Amino acid sequence: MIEKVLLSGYTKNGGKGVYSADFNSDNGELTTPKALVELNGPTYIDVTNDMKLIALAKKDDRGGIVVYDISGDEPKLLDEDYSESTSPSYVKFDPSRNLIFSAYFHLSKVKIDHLTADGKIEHYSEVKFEGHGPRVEQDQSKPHFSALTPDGKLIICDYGADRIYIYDIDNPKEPKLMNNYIAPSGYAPRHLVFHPTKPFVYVACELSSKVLVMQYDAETARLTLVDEAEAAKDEQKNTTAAIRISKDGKFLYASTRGADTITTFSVDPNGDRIKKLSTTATGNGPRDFDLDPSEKYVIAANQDSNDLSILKRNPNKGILTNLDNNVAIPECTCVHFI
Ligand SMILES: O=C1O[C@H](COP(=O)(O)O)[C@@H](O)[C@H](O)[C@H]1O
Repeated sequence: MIEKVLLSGYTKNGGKGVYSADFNSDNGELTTPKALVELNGPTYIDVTNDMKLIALAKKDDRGGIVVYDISGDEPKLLDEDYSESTSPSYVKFDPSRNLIFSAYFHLSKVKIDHLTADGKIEHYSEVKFEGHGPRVEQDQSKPHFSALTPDGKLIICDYGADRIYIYDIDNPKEPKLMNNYIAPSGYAPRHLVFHPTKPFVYVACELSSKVLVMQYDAETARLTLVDEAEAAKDEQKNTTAAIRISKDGKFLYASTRGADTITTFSVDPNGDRIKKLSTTATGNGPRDFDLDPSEKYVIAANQDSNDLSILKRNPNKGILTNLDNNVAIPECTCVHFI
């Protein structure tokens, strides 16, 4: 089966922006990534069901988001909004309400925009944050991630202030804060993933290299810490980055830069406990990774070794094996199967 994968990242050292490649999930082979849309620093992207690419990007000394139609032979620019002093660090599309959430790590805020049917960006609202944490990197609020809870609330990881915020966005022009979870001091919650069926969420904490397991109460939007495990040793060089869960909810994966590994955890059938099973070496700086749609493989974006690792996944045991057939791509930070 041939699966299309988009890859994007920095453009400081040879990277061109957003690339596309074909992945063969029968044999684990990936074609050489080809530049699809040339942009300045699209470190994160999302794609709508009708094949609109949403990317964060910079232009001159401004930053924001852009929308391209990538359904045809040639990508077509639909809209761009470079109204901020720098780009966000993360973008997520909400297909049920056509909303775009962008987390401005460097500007301590998350913006909510509406994507019109013809691909125009319509600004709705923004939420601003304050605070800081004990570590030198946590000098101010730094929202690193914004996405949806399974019941459609906006959830935000604030790396700088050790917080996780949950907003009611029934009226996305006026988000209402429902809960504000205080993570352990200095952990720097970066990204999170929900269990596919159980009310639990797993949070990758960049500066402690820990994974937190939290129960999510949809009624009150309350998060309760129920378990914690180590993705890698809590050492200065280690920064845990991306987190994914298998569709059956049995295995959880977290990447750590510095250690340069993806750690596999088994998830208890209730979803409330995780257990480290193994760590698998990647290339240098695995900032992002994803399971391919067949879940037989994982592709990791090694930002610092300028390549992708392809890992074979055992669907029953969850364990990953690095196939040692890396594919070159400069400064890649995002892997997105479509
Ligand atoms: O994961 C990380 O992300 C932040 C934000 O990235 P940016 O490209 O938007 O600045 C980055 O500053 C940090 O070094 C990195 O570990």
